[in-house]
Amino acid sequence: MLNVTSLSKKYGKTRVLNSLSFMINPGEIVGLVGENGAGKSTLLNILASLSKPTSGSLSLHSIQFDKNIKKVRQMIGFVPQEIAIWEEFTVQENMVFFEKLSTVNKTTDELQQLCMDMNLDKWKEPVKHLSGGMKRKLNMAISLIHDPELLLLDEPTVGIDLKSKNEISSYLQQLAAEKNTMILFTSHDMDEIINVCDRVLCIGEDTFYQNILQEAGTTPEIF
Ligand SMILES: Nc1ncnc2c1ncn2[C@@H]1O[C@H](COP(=O)(O)OP(=O)(O)OP(=O)(O)O)[C@@H](O)[C@H]1O
Repeated sequence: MLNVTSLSKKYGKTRVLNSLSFMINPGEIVGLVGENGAGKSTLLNILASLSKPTSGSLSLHSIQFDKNIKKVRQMIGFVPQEIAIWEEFTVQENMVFFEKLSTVNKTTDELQQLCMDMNLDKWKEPVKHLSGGMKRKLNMAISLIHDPELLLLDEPTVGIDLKSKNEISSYLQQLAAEKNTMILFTSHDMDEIINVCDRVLCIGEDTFYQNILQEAGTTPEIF
């Protein structure tokens, strides 16, 4: 379980996150929504342990982030908005490269299967020949190499076609159901949020998303 307690973040004198408390249970998919600048990426960066909160505490499966950050990092997969893969390498070379950097050993077949699970069948293709949606799928496959317990995704489906979007959504649901992975993802697509998520967290001042969700019969947790 991920436990977030009274989490706040300030940049200088500007408060971005104000005393957030929530938890995510194993197997749950949680959406994170809010207007531009509401603090979604800030929150994901803190959960990915790339940035520190100003105050508050975080634990993953009862391990406090500030007590054993190395152990916590091994349990987290993070897909940031920017795609971070080697353009000149093939899909296979990228997967093998990131497997070597990870803490687990996976066979080439297992790595290829991870890509196939997402319908990414361009194993021998250089990344520079892939479409934006395929690159996003590869970025996601890389984040799953070490079998993370908590998967954090910053707008994983932005700018990709409906078919790829649906494939990624189905894959996330399968991952949560079969591997009990905790998933937190941001999206501005409320249909996707409503269809995929078990729960939704709403942050920021604007009630726009909150109203859309409520009209669609989803009750978000508001911060
Ligand atoms: N390193 C930083 N230093 C100062 N201010 C920052 C920093 N990073 C983010 N901010 C500010 O914090 C606020 C929240 O930014 P953040 O990127 O977390 O929002 P977001 O909800 O992810 O937005 P978007 O939907 O546009 O991606 C913004 O006002 C932003 O300008």
